[in-house]
Amino acid sequence: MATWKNLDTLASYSKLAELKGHVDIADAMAGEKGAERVKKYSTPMAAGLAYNYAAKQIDETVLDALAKLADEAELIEKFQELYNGAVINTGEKRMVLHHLARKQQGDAVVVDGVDKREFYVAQQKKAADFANKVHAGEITNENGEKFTSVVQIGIGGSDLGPRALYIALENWAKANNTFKMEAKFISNVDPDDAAAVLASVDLAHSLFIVVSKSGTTLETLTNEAFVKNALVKAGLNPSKHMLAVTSETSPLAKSEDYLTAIFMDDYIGGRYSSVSGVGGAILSLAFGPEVFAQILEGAAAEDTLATNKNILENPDMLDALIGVYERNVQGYPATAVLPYSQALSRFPAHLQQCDMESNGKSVNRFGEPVDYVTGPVIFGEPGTNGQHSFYQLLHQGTDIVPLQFIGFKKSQLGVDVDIENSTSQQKLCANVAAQIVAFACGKKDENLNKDFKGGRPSSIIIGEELTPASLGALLAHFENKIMFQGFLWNLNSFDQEGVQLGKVLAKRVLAHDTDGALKVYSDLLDI
Ligand SMILES: O=P(O)(O)OC[C@H]1O[C@](O)(CO)[C@@H](O)[C@@H]1O
Repeated sequence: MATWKNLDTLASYSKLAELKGHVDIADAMAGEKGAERVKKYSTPMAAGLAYNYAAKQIDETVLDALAKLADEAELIEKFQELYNGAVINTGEKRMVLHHLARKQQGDAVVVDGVDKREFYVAQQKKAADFANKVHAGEITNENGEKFTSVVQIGIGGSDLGPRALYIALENWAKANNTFKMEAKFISNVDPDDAAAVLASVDLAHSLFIVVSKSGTTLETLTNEAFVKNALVKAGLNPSKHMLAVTSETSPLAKSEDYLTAIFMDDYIGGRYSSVSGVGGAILSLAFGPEVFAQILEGAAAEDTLATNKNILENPDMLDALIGVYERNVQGYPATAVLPYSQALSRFPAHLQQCDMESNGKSVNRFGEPVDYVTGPVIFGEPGTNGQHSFYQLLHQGTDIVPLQFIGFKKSQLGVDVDIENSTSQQKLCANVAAQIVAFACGKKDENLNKDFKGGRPSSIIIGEELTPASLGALLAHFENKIMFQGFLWNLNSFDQEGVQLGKVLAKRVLAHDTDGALKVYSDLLDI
């Protein structure tokens, strides 16, 4: 069994801390030295991706210290315990099994006589069979007409991941003739969200997937009622238009009001649930079950890489270690995720939840306060749009923000134009290459307003094209990075107690059980 210790009690961490400011990235990335680094500091990921970390503040000495930290913190042993079914989520006393939804990585995990891998596969098959029947016109509306669109009702992990993945593959599916149904999403309890989505679909030909693991989330239940109301008003029977994705123990599971129910369980956290029925139902309906299966294969292949003890052959663990070096030794407060791909426009939003809900903690996995900083603030936007927005601060602001670029050689649709001797895709890629070097090397100017100090670290994940498999690999890469960072910080990355207090107070406001500041705010907002 691995031992769980706070980061600052590890001897290898004290050694790493001595390496603050060890690499001057502006110097390291200049000239031929820089060219050699870019060729050298790259490691393959699954599905043809590669993680290039040449522009990070690393060299052989730092990498050696990171390898020792990985060993002392027993990162691989902890990952093995996780996928073999140990109770890693100490707060909620639960196992953490999202990896099993894509592949059997280790031992069979059996709970109450049920093999969990078999359970997840059976639920995926249920979602696939349902989707195939909808596509074949075997499940139709009451008039026997085919459904043409699908709307997911859910919030947080029941929205962000599936939405990001849908947007990521919409154009790819159209270009590859696997696009089956348009998908939309309702998440916010703001009535304008549901109203706008409902106004944009043809109700009579729409399916609605109510997604809530707990089956108790206020926003989702409210939006479900909103949709049911609209269906009834349109003379339609909600139970012929709705299905549920939930856990077997949730209130939704007991309802007869759905065409079908696809189940998940408490061992897959909401923010890790895109690979369960939470993502599986909508993505199978939108693109076909085969496309969803390719996402799972890409994720599984990345998970297998994440079991490698050698940090240079384990891109997920290496990314995590470099991130901890940047956060705890260099003292950087945030990380920007910058995909040079419009298809990944909602991927940073998904990672915000995945990372910050997992590692935004001040106590360790035993409930004791930690004396070091933990998860950074995560934010991001697709390039090149971000360049014309917040990059000013990234280049010349007083804080250094490490950057995670993502770029692909080919566009998904392949529709392009050649203007001034370059295509739009080439312009996109030229910009990401330019930004890496600009951030790292900077540019001297006597006018300090125009001076770029450089020394701003970045990595880039490069792929041929964003496909279902490379998207799955990308998803798993960040999930595994977050997991390894949680291990390093000795956190429980799999609960989210910090979201509870606001929910409790909101309930009190709605019940008019308020006093003090809460009462005055309630009055100001006319509640
Ligand atoms: O799927 P559910 O149970 O409706 O939960 C939705 C989201 O709410 C949270 O619990 C946070 O409020 C997330 O962790 C989760 O993804």
